Amino acid sequence: MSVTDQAFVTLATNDIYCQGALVLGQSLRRHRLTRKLVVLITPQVSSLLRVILSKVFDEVIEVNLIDSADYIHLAFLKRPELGLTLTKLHCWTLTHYSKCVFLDADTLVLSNVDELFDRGEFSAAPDPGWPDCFNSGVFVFQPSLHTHKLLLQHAMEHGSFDGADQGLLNSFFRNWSTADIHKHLPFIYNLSSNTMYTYSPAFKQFGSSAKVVHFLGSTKPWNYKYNPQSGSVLEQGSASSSQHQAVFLHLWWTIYQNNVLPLYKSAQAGEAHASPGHTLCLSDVGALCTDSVSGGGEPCADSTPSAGVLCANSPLGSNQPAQGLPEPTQMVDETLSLPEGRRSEDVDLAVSVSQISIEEKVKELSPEEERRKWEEGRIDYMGKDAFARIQEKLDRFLQ
Ligand SMILES: O=c1ccn([C@@H]2O[C@H](COP(=O)(O)OP(=O)(O)O[C@H]3O[C@H](CO)[C@@H](O)[C@H](O)[C@H]3O)[C@@H](O)[C@H]2O)c(=O)[nH]1
Ligand SMILES: [Mn+2]
Repeated sequence: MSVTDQAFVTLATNDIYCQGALVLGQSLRRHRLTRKLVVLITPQVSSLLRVILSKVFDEVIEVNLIDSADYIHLAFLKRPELGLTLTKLHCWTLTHYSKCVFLDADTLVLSNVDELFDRGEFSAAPDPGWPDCFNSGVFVFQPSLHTHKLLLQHAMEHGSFDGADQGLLNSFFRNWSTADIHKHLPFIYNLSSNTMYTYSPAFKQFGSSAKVVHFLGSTKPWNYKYNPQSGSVLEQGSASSSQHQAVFLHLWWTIYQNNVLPLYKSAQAGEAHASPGHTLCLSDVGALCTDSVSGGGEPCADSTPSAGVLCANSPLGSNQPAQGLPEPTQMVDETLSLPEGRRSEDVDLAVSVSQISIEEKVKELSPEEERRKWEEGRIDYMGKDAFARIQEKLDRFLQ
């Protein structure tokens, strides 16, 4: 049964978070999707990512705070730190849906969660850090311009006690923890992947019924690297994962490899026929390597990974080729990387036999590009265009 006036909604304000949104969207599609899929984006999202998102999501909706109604504009100018927060609140403007479930772009759905639509506004699961507050990574809401306006007014008048949407939503829906137990979603609908170990017997007892995992916190799945051959997630810098978290990270990366990477390939090849949810099959790295080695188009002479590829599969931390196999000389990383033309615009997506990594590109804009961004209203309030930075520049100039 398909319900067209209800939707799962997520948000991605840049190409990096788009990677999370894509994995989330594909994870929802894996479990008998009966609702629409919507992603809210902001102007920063590149055109390539928009094309790719449109293959997974039924609707890719750009929200632009600056162009919105006056009351948003005002709130935004007075309280630039509320920028991202206000973006999430845009989900209340999706009034062509009667009810929606919002999911952060860093969540992953493990099974069908249609029963969430039986709940009313405002339903959410407790925050693991302060269970009298809800976590705003998964919530059920009812789009309404009236509610949206009240939320923005609330933001303007009271700000947010954590400077972000979770604080704001908790003070707006402040009787959540006491008024109606039906609005308390069970923790399995928003299982924080990195904090559950504080009560490990509970995780042992209930963890297997988890339905939505949330990679809450500063280290996201896309901050790790992945070895597609061994299926291991490589730790990055100080990031380390425990055993349970590793299972979810592995799942995230498997979906990324099998259901997201192929979309890049087809988008780059201009294969516009892919309908939402349709994924082209490029799940084996062998195909990736063949394609880039041959320049594309040529079928793989041997679709099973060559000895060289198998060598690249050696366990992490070991650079030794596997016993009895030749040195992986012909299979060095650069031959297997996605060709230049297959790179996303604002993310550095490096795909090789032994490693997939997603990194943010640090782009230096030319002064003309900077000016155009300003004129288009794409102002980096939190970063280099923040008032404090501008003040610094003025001070330097005046000295
Ligand atoms: O640069 C960004 C940052 C965030 N988001 C979106 O906003 C969500 C929330 O940000 P996230 O980095 O996931 O925050 P959390 O680590 O989950 O931290 C908590 O705190 C946030 C701020 O209150 C809440 O939004 C989260 O739901 C809550 O779990 C993301 O999932 C995205 O959908 C972007 O699109 N771009
Ligand atoms: Mn989150």
